[in-house]
Amino acid sequence: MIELDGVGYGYGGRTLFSDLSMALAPGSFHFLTGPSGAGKTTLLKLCYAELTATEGRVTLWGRDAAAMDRDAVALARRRIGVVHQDCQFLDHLPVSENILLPLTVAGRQDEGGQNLRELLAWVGLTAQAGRLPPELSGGERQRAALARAVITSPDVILADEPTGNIDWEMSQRLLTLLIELNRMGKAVLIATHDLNLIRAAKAHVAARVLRLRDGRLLQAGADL
Ligand SMILES: Nc1ncnc2c1ncn2[C@@H]1O[C@H](COP(=O)(O)OP(=O)(O)OP(=O)(O)O)[C@@H](O)[C@H]1O
Repeated sequence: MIELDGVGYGYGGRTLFSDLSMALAPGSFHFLTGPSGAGKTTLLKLCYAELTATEGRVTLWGRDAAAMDRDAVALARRRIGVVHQDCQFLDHLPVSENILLPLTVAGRQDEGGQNLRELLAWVGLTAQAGRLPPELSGGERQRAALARAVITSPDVILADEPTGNIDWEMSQRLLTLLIELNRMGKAVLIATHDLNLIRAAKAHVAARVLRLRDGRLLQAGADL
C-alpha cells in the first residue's frame, strides 16, 4: 500500500537520511524507533505525502506520490489515519465533533451516529464526548486522536509517539487498541522511543521493528 524505495530527505540542504526502503503491506505491524531527531516524524510525513522525498520514490497504492496532484493525494490520505505527536484539536468544538471532522472533510456523514457511538465506546470516551478538548487528560486526548484517525476506516494507521506523555497503564490500553485495529486487517506503523512498549507488543503481535539511526534504516535485532 505504501512503499518507500531508496528514499532520502533533508531539510535546508542537510541530508537527514538516504536510501531508505520499506513497505507497509495490508495487515503488517511495524514499530519505528531511533534517537530523538533521527527523522521518525519526517519518515511518517513522507508516508502520507505531507513531504516529498528529495531522493528515491514513495509509492501510495501503486502511484508515485511525487507525481500525484492535490486531489489524488487527498484521496490517498483518506486511506491513511494519522495520530500526530502533538494531537491537536479544534478547542472550541466538542470531542465528538473533533472526531467526526475527517468524515466531514471527506464529504461523508455518520448516518445515525452509529460509527461515532461505537468508536467512542471502543476508546472509552463515551462520557467525555460532549467535553471540549482542553478538558481532557493526556491519555484521553491520545484516545480521542486515535478515534479521529480511524473514523474514516483507513487501511493504514500511522501513529507518532502515541504514548509520549501518558502513563504505562494508558500506554498499554492504547497499544491494545492499535493491536485490535491490526487484527481487523489494517497496517499499523508506530513511531516510538519506548522500547518497553515494543517488547510488550511483541508478546501479542508479529511486529517488525525498524530502527532509524545515523541516516540509515535497519531491522532491529532479536533483543527487541
Ligand atoms: N520543518 C523543519 N525544518 C528544518 N528542520 C526540521 C524540520 N522538521 C524537523 N527538522 C529537523 O529534522 C530532524 C529530524 O526531525 P524529526 O522530527 O523527523 O525527528 P524524530 O526522530 O521524529 O524526533 P523525535 O523523536 O524527537 O520526535 C531534527 O533535527 C529536526 O530538528
